[in-house]
Amino acid sequence: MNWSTNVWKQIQPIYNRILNMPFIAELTDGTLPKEKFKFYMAQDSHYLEHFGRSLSLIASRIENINDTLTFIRFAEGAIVVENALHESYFKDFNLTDKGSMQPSCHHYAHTLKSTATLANIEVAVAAVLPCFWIYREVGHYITTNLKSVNNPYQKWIDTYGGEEFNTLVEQAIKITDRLALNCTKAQQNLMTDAFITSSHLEYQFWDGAYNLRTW
Ligand SMILES: Cc1ncc(CO)c(N)n1
Repeated sequence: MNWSTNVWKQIQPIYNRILNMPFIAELTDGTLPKEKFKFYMAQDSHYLEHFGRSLSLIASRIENINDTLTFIRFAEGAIVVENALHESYFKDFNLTDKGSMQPSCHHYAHTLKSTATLANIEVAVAAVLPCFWIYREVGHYITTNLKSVNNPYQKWIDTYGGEEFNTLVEQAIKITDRLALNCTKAQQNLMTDAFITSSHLEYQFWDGAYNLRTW
């Protein structure tokens, strides 16, 4: 079994907890209070900046030059494409000041940045993989279970449930599996730990937004 299939199995309890969060149920039926989505968007805007920097750190460190190019594109996607989504929501919801980073976002953003800088490259890549993979799965899940036609969060749903994002995710999984194949069991275990930690932090990110958690 390849590394990714195995690790995805391992995070099933976390993934199922995510699917059962009120944030996801209310995003799906469009009833998520605007205030919570605004908090989420503002935090996510901070997050994407750090995520983009983490991806470009990985781009510069990864050995294979084609992988460098792929990670440069990922970084660009995080900063340019996803921020466009945020900006349009900022406009729709009259959000002018995104404020400072709050605990869940701060924890996740800085974990990614320190891992991207200091960990072995395969561990750094494994740490960013849940950001892609969990969002794709959640995007698909919401698309499949969509109830309302006039969902105010439709743009968000289309971004992560769509084919373009899916292509990026497939690339990220493929690169991670190739790196896993070429490292020791001990390194693979560190990759798994990093993937699990980021999966927890994805849960915490939504939980922090739903509860409007501040310092
Ligand atoms: C917290 C978080 N994780 C992953 C993504 C998808 O890149 C996002 N926008 N926000």
